[in-house]
Amino acid sequence: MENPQQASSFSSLHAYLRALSQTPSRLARRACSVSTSYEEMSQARSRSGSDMARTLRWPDLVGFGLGGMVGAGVFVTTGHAARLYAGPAVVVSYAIAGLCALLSAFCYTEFAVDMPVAGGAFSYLRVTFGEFAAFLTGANLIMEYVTSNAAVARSLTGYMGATVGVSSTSWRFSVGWLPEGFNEIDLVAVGVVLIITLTICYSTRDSSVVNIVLTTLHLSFIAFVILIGFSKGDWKNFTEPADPKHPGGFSPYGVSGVFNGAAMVYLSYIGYDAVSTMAEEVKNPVKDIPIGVSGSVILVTVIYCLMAASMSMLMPYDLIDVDAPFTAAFSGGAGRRRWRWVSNVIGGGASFGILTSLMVAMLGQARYMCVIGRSRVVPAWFARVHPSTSTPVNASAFLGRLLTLYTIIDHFICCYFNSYLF
Ligand SMILES: NC(=[NH2+])NCCC[C@H](N)C(=O)O
Repeated sequence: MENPQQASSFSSLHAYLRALSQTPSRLARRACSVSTSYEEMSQARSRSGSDMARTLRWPDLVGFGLGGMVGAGVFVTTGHAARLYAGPAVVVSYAIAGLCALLSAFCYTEFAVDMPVAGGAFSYLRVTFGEFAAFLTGANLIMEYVTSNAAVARSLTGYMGATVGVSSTSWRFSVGWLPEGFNEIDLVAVGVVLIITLTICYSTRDSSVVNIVLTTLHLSFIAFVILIGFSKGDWKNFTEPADPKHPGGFSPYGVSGVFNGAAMVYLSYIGYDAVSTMAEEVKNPVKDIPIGVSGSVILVTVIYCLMAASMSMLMPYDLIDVDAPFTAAFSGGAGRRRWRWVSNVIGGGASFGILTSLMVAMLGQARYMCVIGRSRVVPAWFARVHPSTSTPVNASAFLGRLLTLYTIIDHFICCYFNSYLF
């Protein structure tokens, strides 16, 4: 463990150069040095100046879990997994992926209850495997959050366009002097990222209220899709393909198909880890965190299984449109034209989902950065918690601006992510 009296390496240029010249010896000394839960919760935490406010209860955490996990992913991966791998047994794929997410959520829960600090996986690794493992994980997490958030923000424009029946290209404009492939400016995405940044800097409690409202709206869209699926669908689609030459039965590609499907739909569960970064802001960690983290994964598993079942009932698996499974299930096919408006409904639901998963991920990334700042791996400036808002404003605002930049220029990477993820 580093000496707490020692000045930060970032306090002056001189200190930085001295630290740089000591890199080999510092690395050897610190790479495997572990801190303790007590140090993380006292000494390290005091480097933030003020404390984060303990304003959240378990309903807020369940809201963050649902909001963070249920985005647009389920509207896309369900089709891929059902058509290409699992067939109607995609329901089982969702259950398996949910179980895996739950086991991981139990680990997060146990750590977060034992050590309710904002650093999530970064802090847990610091007390188990030491600073180097924590640094590698923290750096990867921040990169993963910022790049995937930029892709998620840009995908919002497409879904909002679908909601009102307008092509999203009309909401983007090209800047002539920027290189081709990097010149598509997405103003909607940039505006949304800035508004969310302001909200999370202003108050965690108010962010939770916004998240609960948007998540409730999103879930009502999802409930609607499930109900329509169950009322208009046909049970025989669970076992009979449209083309008798295709493999039939509930699980046409066997056990391996079901597990491949589970690997594909796991994306839809990403987001629960961000909830554990709120541990420092909950009123009663011992009760609120287990219900919040594990409870939200259980709820999401049930919702996803019902959605997968509803889609499997709507049409035979071999007719599913891989790119827009739910929209096509409702609006495609002869005699179903009257359901075309459902694609607007799905666009609306997905838009709310994208907003909440973006907000939860942005809350999470700021808390990771704040705690990395406390460890002095990055300047302690990132660790500052504002005395009046009780939020990590420096980390939130810095990553918000970085994300804005990515969202503006990273058309190429975002397109890649979008095609890969969504
Ligand atoms: N903001 C993010 N990085 N979100 C990634 C999470 C994706 C989310 N589970 C979904 O299915 O849409």
